[in-house]
Amino acid sequence: MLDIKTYNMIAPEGTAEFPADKYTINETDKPAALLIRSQDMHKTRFGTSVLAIARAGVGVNNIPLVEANSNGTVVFNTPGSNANAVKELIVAMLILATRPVFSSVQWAKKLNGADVSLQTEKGKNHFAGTELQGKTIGIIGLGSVGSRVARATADLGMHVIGYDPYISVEHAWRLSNDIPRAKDLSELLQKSDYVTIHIPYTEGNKDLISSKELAELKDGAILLNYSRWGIVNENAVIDALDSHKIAQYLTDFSSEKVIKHESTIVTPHIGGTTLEAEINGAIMAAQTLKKYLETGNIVNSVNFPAVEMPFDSNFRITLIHQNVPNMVGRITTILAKYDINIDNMINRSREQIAYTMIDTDNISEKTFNKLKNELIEISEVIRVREIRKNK
Ligand SMILES: NC(=O)C1=CN([C@@H]2O[C@H](COP(=O)(O)OP(=O)(O)OC[C@H]3O[C@@H](n4cnc5c(N)ncnc54)[C@H](O)[C@@H]3O)[C@@H](O)[C@H]2O)C=CC1
Ligand SMILES: O=C(O)C(=O)COP(=O)(O)O
Repeated sequence: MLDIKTYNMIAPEGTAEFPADKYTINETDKPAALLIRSQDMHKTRFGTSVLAIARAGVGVNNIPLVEANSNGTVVFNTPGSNANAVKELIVAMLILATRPVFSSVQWAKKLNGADVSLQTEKGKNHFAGTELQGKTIGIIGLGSVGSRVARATADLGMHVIGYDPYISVEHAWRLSNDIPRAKDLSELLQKSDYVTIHIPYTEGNKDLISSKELAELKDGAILLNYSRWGIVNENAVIDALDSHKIAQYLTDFSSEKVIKHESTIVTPHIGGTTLEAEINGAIMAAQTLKKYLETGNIVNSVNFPAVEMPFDSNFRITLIHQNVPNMVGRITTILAKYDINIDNMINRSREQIAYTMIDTDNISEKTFNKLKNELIEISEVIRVREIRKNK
């Protein structure tokens, strides 16, 4: 039995992917894997029993990847699972930034009497808004969310300009040829009435939008951050609002200062919080974990290489090791000592980490344990695992 520990609200459709004859959920203190959302794993220790962590969602800045690597823990996310949910919220927030929906509703709620309809007709002049059509929106990051926001806002009649120097081939294909790309961030900032950010939080993206970048925006521009706290420098954005350099800041990431400011609209990190996105993410994360636990194959990992090999033999040995020369030679030399005949083998690497899978015929538990002890003695080997077919 393998135990899966969950954190946060994981849709039951996800945990239902783990059959009860092979898995338990939240039953031991030595789980084989974790299924999480935004749980801060920098503060939540995970032990060496944890073979994998699946993040139902996209951002993985809540997971210590260096520690995961040295522990031999594969970290997965679920690309695109909640992108439509974020896109729809962005459309809503753009409209809320432009039309006085909240204030007009609050005003109308207070009306009394038989002539409320007359009162609304008289009062509506106080609630004139502006339109999105014809305005320019700059989209920083053209991945799963950004590319969808580009399409949706172009459909609203906005002029769209994008910036993503690291765009993947897959996302570039999804993006319409009509969407012009800024040559650099400055060009995007200078041309946009609205700027929306859809990039991961990384060391390199910390404070990407700070005083210098805010100064480049058009006067009265509107900034949206549905990516992460820390990508926009909070003090700089408050200064830009106070000086009326920018008109509004809309964000999913709060602090008291930001919430209390009169020119902000703060949502409580609900970008990916729809029934559909939660189910998508939980199922995708669970399926990815199951695949890894049952076959060793790796898809959608953020710290390990993608590795897939059909599991046609009876026994599979997986090794996580440092990416240094001659590891395969050293590993196969030890296997040869045990007279193990290799049916199939794959070795892939990503930065400092490498992963090797070796398929062979059944090996007894006793022989495998001896073999494992010898393999783990190679100082660069981090983890050795056995997978028996259909177990
Ligand atoms: N508010 C919420 O609930 C949610 C927030 N997010 C946040 O949004 C981020 C983006 O999500 P996805 O689009 O699904 O991820 P994605 O990985 O599909 O796309 C991110 C894009 O950002 C680009 N990028 C990275 N650094 C950049 C930079 N400095 N300038 C311009 N482009 C840059 C990458 O090349 C990539 O194309 C996530 O990492 C997460 O932090 C995602 C989903 C829900
Ligand atoms: O997918 C992401 O990056 C998100 O920010 C969504 O976070 P959540 O799963 O709603 O806690």
